[in-house]
Amino acid sequence: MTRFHATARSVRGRILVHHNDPQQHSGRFSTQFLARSSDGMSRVERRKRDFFSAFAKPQPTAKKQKQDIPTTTEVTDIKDTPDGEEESTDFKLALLSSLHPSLPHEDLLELLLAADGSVDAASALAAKPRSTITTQSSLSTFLSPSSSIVSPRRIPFPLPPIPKFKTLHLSTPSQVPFHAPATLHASFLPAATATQLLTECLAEVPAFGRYEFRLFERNVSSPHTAAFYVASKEMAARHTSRGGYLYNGTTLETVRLFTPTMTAVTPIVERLVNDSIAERVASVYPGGRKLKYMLPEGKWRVTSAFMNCYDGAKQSVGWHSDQLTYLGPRTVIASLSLGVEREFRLRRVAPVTLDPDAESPDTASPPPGEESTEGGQTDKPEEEWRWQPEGQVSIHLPHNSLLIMHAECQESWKHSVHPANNISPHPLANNKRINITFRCYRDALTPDKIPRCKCGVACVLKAVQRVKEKMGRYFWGCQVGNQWRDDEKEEGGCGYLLWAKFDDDGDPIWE
Ligand SMILES: O=C(O)CCC(=O)C(=O)O
Ligand SMILES: [Fe+2]
Repeated sequence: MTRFHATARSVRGRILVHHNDPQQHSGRFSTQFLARSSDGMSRVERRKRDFFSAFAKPQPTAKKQKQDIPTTTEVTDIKDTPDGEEESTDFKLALLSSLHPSLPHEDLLELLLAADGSVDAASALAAKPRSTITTQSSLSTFLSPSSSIVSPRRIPFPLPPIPKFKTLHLSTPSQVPFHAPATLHASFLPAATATQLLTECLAEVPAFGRYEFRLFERNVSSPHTAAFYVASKEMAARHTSRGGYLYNGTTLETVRLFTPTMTAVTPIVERLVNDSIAERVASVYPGGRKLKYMLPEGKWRVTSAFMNCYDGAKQSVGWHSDQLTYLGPRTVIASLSLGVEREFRLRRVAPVTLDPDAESPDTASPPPGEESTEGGQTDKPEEEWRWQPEGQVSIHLPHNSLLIMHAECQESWKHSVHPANNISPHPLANNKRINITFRCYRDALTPDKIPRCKCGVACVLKAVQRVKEKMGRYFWGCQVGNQWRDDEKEEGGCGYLLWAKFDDDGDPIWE
């Protein structure tokens, strides 16, 4: 098998799955909570009033005491301020918990998120009888596709946190953007085209190799196989004549040209991705503007792809973000799944800014006329960032589905393909899942332009994900330490680090 040095770092994360007790909720709830009593208050409103009076400190005057009993409007208003939102959420959770004592805290938080912070709506959802609860929790057990709460709701930006230790299983495409910076498009290709593409891809698999790299002073090979593809002869020429594409410090050995059906579907992928980006810019990102460093609208083109094969339930890929070296910042990646359905997991690993002016992963471009060329140069104090350990989203990816990882994905989140306990064989692929990640490499980031470290090797481009004071910044770093090595020589690498700068469209500014 070919050795295939590449990007995946299988850092093992602790993966905890929350199991619901199916007996716990069945048929025990009614929709009485919203019914009004003789004092004109719903059960939720009365419970709110009782809560606030229980917590209210004794006040010196009757007038002051009256002011301390908030009305429903005041409670809703609290959520507009970042500080207030935390208090308000705790309060709302306590309130929900008192109304639904047998529901786990995490489920209530999920419902509150799904109901856009409305206690009434969350309570009504919790009261719905749920007959099809499985061993893992999923919003779909609470929400019917026709739910009036989900469809008109605006996708929050940035996304609210996923409760720690929680795995939120999503299988309905419409749920995905509410919990991860991604969109899922089911039945993406005409069925016959998907079959043809899968057939071609399966014939490619014997040429695949494992990712081999060095991690924590040990050689590691990936638990699945892959190959690198380029869409054109021009891209192939860049590989042979301009220094070549590197992963983990080593030139990729296996570079293949797109198969005929990969080429045929490329315009379909491009159209959907550009449409999906345009829709996201208009309806999700602040001010209806693209995020800083994103490509100008309509410019996303397929230049290359990685094709991955997961042969059997246990093959997987560990938690990682894709290296940005040739993609640049704020890249969008379109990931097509064929064959066996597997779970794709996403977990936020970077803080979210609370400061609308911070140049953060989740910050929009400045309004026209106020652009800066000082890409990622703002060192923001720690307190302006929200960080908390978060749970994960698990997206079930069926045959012929396209998952678009949007512009926040690589900077702020990590992804993985989780080993499965069992799989349903696919009629054509048997136990295999084929995945093609279509990518848009930037012309301004060809192999010959990438800065070299003191070892003389082209660097890797990464986003700062952990150091709060440096959030929003990118750096070129030495990747020699990640090279697989057969000999016992000392750990390599020169520790080279160069801060990267980009213009507002994400093209590099070299100094
Ligand atoms: O197989 C997948 O869905 C993900 C593959 C992936 O993360 C990658 O190629 O970088
Ligand atoms: Fe990846």
